[in-house]
Formats: sequence, structure tokens, C-alpha cells
Amino acid sequence: MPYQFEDLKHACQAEWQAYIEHGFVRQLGDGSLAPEAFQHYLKQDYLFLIQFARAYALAAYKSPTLSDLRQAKEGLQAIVDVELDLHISYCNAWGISEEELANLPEARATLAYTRYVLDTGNRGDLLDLHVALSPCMVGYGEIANWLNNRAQTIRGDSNPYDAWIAMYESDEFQDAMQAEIRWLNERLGDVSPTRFEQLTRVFRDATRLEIDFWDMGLHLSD
Ligand SMILES: Cc1ncc(C[n+]2csc(CCO)c2C)c(N)n1
Repeated sequence: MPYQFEDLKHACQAEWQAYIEHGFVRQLGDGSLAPEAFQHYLKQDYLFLIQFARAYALAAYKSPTLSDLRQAKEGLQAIVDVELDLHISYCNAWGISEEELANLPEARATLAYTRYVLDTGNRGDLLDLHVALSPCMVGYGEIANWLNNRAQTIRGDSNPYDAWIAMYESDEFQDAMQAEIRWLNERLGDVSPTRFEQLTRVFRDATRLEIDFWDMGLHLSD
């Protein structure tokens, strides 16, 4: 039986569910999240995105083929040329200036998560790096879908967090998520049980660090 991305999720079901259905996510969905918690999250997410861009640069370095190299370049370009600008405008709308963003100290949860991903990529190969990135890439798309199917979720202008949900439910984002799953499925199909165990550890750790990132937002930890 070749392994699939679904098998990683099944191996870490408790952690995956705690990440997708986290209190921060529920409160985003029903609009009850404290604005200060969301602002703290947005600020740290700016720092997260910068490190994430570095992870794509590392993916380029770790790319054995032209096709992988192109994919890494597209990811880096999307974050540097589009997503960081969007994030800065979104932060502005929430009263956070570009100057404030430029001078932020990194919270420990941000440091731990981003450096874990970079270290995993440095130690391992392109598959290790993609597995470390996958809770981020796949999780947010699943979160948007989970929220949309949840009765308590409020959509539209009466929820201040509606634009956040809309971003991750967009076709563009959902397509990128599916492309990542396809890429992983192609590679996971060839791995041994021992290698799958190693990759499961990476997937579980990255998922736990996503949980810590939500906790950091909810509790305003620094
Ligand atoms: C803590 C945290 N985890 C995941 C994402 C989602 N995300 C960030 S970059 C990226 C890929 C886009 O090219 C995605 C899906 C986030 N924003 N913050």
C-alpha cells in the first residue's frame, strides 16, 4: 500500500483535530474572538510569513529538478510579491502600521515553529521540508472548510473576521492546497515504513507548533 497524505493526518488525528478545531478558530468563526487576540496573531503572522518565505528559498536550494525549482520559486514569489503586501494592508485595516510590523519582537511560538521548519529542511531533503510545511498549507484550507460547515459560524459583515475566512476558502487558495497534496502524494507513494515513521514525526511536530501558534494568539503570549 503506497502511503498518502491522508495517512499522515490519520497518524496524528488527535493533534490535527486540536489544530483545525482550536478555540481561536471557533471564535474567529462565530465572531467572538477578542480583537486584541486577532491583532496579536496578525502581527506574529507577519513575522511568520517572512520566515515562511525563507523556507521556500530553502526549498529552491533543496530542489533536485527544474520542476521542483520552479515550484519553489513560485511559492517564494507569491509570498514576497503578493501575500506580504496583502498582509500589510490587512494589518493596516486592523490599526497596525507597517512601522510597528517592522519593529516587532518575535514571540516564542513564532520562533519555535518557523525555526523548526527551517531546521527540518536543512537537515533533511525536499520531502522533509514539504511535510514540515504541509500543516500550514493544508491546515488553513481545511479550517476554512470546517468553519463553513459549522452551524455556529457567522458569515458576512456581522463577523469582523469574515475576510480572513474568505481568503482561505477562495478557489485560488483551495487549488494551491490541492496541488500541495498531489505533490506530497506522488512522493509519499514511494517511501518505506521507516521513512514514513520519520515523516510522521515531522508532521506531528509541525501540527503541534500550529496549535501553539493559535494558543499564542488567544493568550497574547510573547
Ligand atoms: C501560523 C500560520 N500557519 C499557516 C498560515 C497559512 N499560510 C501562510 S503562508 C501560506 C502559503 C501561501 O503561499 C499559508 C497557507 C499562516 N498564515 N499562519
